[in-house]
Amino acid sequence: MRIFHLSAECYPIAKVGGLADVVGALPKYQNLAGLRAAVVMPFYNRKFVHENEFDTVFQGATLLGTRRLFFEILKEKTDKLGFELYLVKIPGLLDRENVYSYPDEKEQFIAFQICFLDWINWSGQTPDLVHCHDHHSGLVPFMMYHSNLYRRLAHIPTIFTIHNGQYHGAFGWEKLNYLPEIDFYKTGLLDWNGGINPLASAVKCCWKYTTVSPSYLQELSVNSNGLEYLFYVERDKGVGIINGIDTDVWNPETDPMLPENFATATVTKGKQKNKEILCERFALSADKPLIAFIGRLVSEKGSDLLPAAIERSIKEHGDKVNFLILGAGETATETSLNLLKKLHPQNVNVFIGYDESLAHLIYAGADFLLMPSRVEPCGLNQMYSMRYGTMPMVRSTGGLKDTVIDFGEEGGYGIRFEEVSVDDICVSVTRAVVLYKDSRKMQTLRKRMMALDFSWDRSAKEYINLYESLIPKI
Ligand SMILES: Nc1ncnc2c1ncn2[C@@H]1O[C@H](COP(=O)(O)OP(=O)(O)O[C@H]2O[C@H](CO)[C@@H](O)[C@H](O)[C@H]2O)[C@@H](O)[C@H]1O
Repeated sequence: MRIFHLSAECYPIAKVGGLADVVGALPKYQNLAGLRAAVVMPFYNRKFVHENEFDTVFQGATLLGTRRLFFEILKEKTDKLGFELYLVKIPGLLDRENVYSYPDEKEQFIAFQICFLDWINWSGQTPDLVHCHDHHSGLVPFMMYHSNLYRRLAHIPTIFTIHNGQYHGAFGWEKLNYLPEIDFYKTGLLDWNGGINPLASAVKCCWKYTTVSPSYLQELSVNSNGLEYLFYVERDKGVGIINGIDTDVWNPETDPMLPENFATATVTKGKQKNKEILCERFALSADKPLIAFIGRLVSEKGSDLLPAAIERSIKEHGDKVNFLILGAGETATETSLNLLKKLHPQNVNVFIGYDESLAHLIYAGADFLLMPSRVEPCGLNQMYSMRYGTMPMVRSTGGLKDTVIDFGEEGGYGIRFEEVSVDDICVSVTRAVVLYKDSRKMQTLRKRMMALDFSWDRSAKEYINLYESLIPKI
């Protein structure tokens, strides 16, 4: 079965968030299960492309409105990532360093999708299925089924996976001429709320859409940034499949980014050593419970509540708890966190920025990982933290609800709270501080969470079953 995954991000080539982790792992596990799954993504001028060799497998020219674009499809020579990797390179448009936030971002991603379709169309390829991820590849189903240019591809099933339903990639009708010729009466399939909405169009046109957890599938029809009614109407097309984690990359026994590797049997000693190194780096005491946060500092993640919740927790518990934050995002939150660090240097430290190896060290060295998310389609951080024996403190939403059981319940191992509020965060901090004193119980719970299986094997199979249900049997 030949599958193309289309994505703006893929680990380790270019990562901004969890999308990269999933697209860098799922195809690998699908290939191990006997598929031929490849990843197609834009070319970014980054370390990976300079350190690896590529073949040019296709060269073409296409139109973006009246602009003629020359493009190349590059293939990584060795398939060393466990899947074939193809990069769409367009000089002047897709050859820059960053993944997002350029003023012509819409043009970049529309061109990416057109070049992919041109390539498979003109090179005569007929994949069994095309799997699109998030709005950056959301126009592919529409173009495959409704653009006269790609009629040859119109019978191929498409799946669209929603990693984040808050972002739609919408733009105005003035850019309609960027798309290859279509029948005018079909433009309603692109529309939502008076504009072209790639996420909405993908949900309307794909054969099936998936969400990255079953709970998130339910939540989209009550919270999806304006698409609630669409998700309600299209609910029969949706399937919730929880993400896995790449257990080769996220393995405390072998992780090269950890100063001290450890296994379940050595978790207490191993974590303590990592904690000491982490605390020394951030001038915090390793004797207190360390509560960490890793992620984008955006309202979706509830990070705007962190400054007030930390401030109040420090007042409530005096000197008995420490906090460490790694992330970047909204300026107001960054500023408040930096201020907090100045006010309480003994109890709080903050690293504003993106640092992959520091994230690994925090998963290994912290005692608790706080995720007060307003919206969490799946969440990978809680699974990474559990694999590293760090207890997640999560708000009951989306994938957090599907993966974390409160330690107060039978067989539980985490801390859960209901509301996105300073009050609820502070109550969970109190529970963490009290639990931390009971080192025996902490040890038992750490071992319990480390024994959980969040590997991709199960979820990769669920995707394969879904593919098989769509691909016509000959
Ligand atoms: N400053 C920083 N430095 C280093 N590493 C950092 C970092 N900020 C974030 N990360 C890393 O980025 C990843 C974030 O993954 P998430 O699943 O939490 O979030 P994201 O919201 O990006 O993904 C969306 O897609 C994923 C995948 O489907 C869903 O799990 C999720 O719910 C959805 O919002 C983790 O690997 C984390 O360690």
